[in-house]
Amino acid sequence: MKKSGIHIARHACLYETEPAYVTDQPRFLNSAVRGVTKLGPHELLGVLKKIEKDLGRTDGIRYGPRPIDLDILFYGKFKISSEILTVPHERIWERPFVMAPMMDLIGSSIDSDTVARWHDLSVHSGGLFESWEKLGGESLIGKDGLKRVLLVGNRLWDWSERTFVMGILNLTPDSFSDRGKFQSVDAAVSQAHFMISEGADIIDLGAQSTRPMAPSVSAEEELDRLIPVLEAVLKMPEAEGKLLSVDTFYSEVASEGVSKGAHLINDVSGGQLDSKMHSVVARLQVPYVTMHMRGDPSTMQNSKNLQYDDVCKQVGSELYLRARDAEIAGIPAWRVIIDPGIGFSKNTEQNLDILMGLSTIRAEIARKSSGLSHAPLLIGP
Ligand SMILES: Nc1ncnc2c1ncn2[C@@H]1O[C@H](COP(=O)(O)OP(=O)(O)OP(=O)(O)O)[C@@H](O)[C@H]1O
Ligand SMILES: Nc1nc2c(c(=O)[nH]1)N=C(CO)CN2
Repeated sequence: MKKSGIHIARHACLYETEPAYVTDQPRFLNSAVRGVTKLGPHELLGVLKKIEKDLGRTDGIRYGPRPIDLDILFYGKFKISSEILTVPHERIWERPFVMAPMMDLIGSSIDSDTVARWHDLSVHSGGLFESWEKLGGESLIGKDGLKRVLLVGNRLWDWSERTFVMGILNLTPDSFSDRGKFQSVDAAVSQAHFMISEGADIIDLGAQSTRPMAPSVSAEEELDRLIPVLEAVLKMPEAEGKLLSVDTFYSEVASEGVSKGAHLINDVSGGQLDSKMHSVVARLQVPYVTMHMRGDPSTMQNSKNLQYDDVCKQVGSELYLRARDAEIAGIPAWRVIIDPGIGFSKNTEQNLDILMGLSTIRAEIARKSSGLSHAPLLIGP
């Protein structure tokens, strides 16, 4: 898209949807993006048609299977009606698979003239909110016809099915939870066996302790600790179908970890400790856990970083900014997992407030982006 002069600024979630119109065909993946372009509307249509063609779209049956279908839903504040282009797209209102991602792109409050205009252009007097509610709204999500999914490797993961468990495997000599017991590859592998037998869905490999005041470790040293264990765990037959994440704030470790087979990156710094992290993860095209922390592990518990007026609201708005930075660097919202960071820049009372206030955190994010507010949430000590 960028090469064609279309700069994507916002992404919706990714939806696996039941086929509409022609029902006897495989499921679709649907999403929506919001972007900026200097292309006029008809030029944009031409560019989208070319991208469709380059991705293998050929003339097939109307509403039948296709590798890609790019439609223009809105174009700024304009209403367009020509022989080859109608904007807003005529069938937005009848399609849950369009309305659901559309709603992700706008916040729960109308915060710009353009979005106000989109509401005005809706066929319902109550704007897009009413159109979405008329179709069924949020109650449609998670049912068979419309599921939010995360693309991991070549699998579609419906994280809303149940709670998934992440087992933490610390490969550090100075971890305070397991005191460096798993530094040898054999010991780490047997702990991974144990965690899987106990029901872990994700194994998180961390080669740097992030406890308060832990001495920092270089990317090289992290890689020396991580890679042999990562390779060994990936070879375990029981690890088949499980996800392996790498806990790091170094882009170099993220890049090497994914090239060796890790499925996702877990970054406690939310991209704040390595300026290349977001762009590297964007290129790797893997899910990215962005966590809330202020400062770094050596400063996160100082009194300034523990200062909150309303911890849930502030964690929500600061986490939104981290996810937003990631999105601007090219990590789409549909690959972001959010983590409020229990124990990171929080005291005991604040940790408890967060545990009780997860819906406030999501609501705070939703004020800016419904898409990001629906991201899967990772939580743990
Ligand atoms: N807003 C729009 N976005 C994309 N195409 C549009 C739009 N309005 C009109 N068209 C016209 O519709 C024609 C058919 O589009 P397309 O091949 O995407 O159809 P479809 O995928 O079968 O159906 P739909 O677009 O309803 O999902 C395009 O060649 C284009 O000229
Ligand atoms: N679920 C779903 N069904 C469809 C879709 C689509 O994008 N998603 N597109 C169609 C042709 O435009 C026909 N049917």
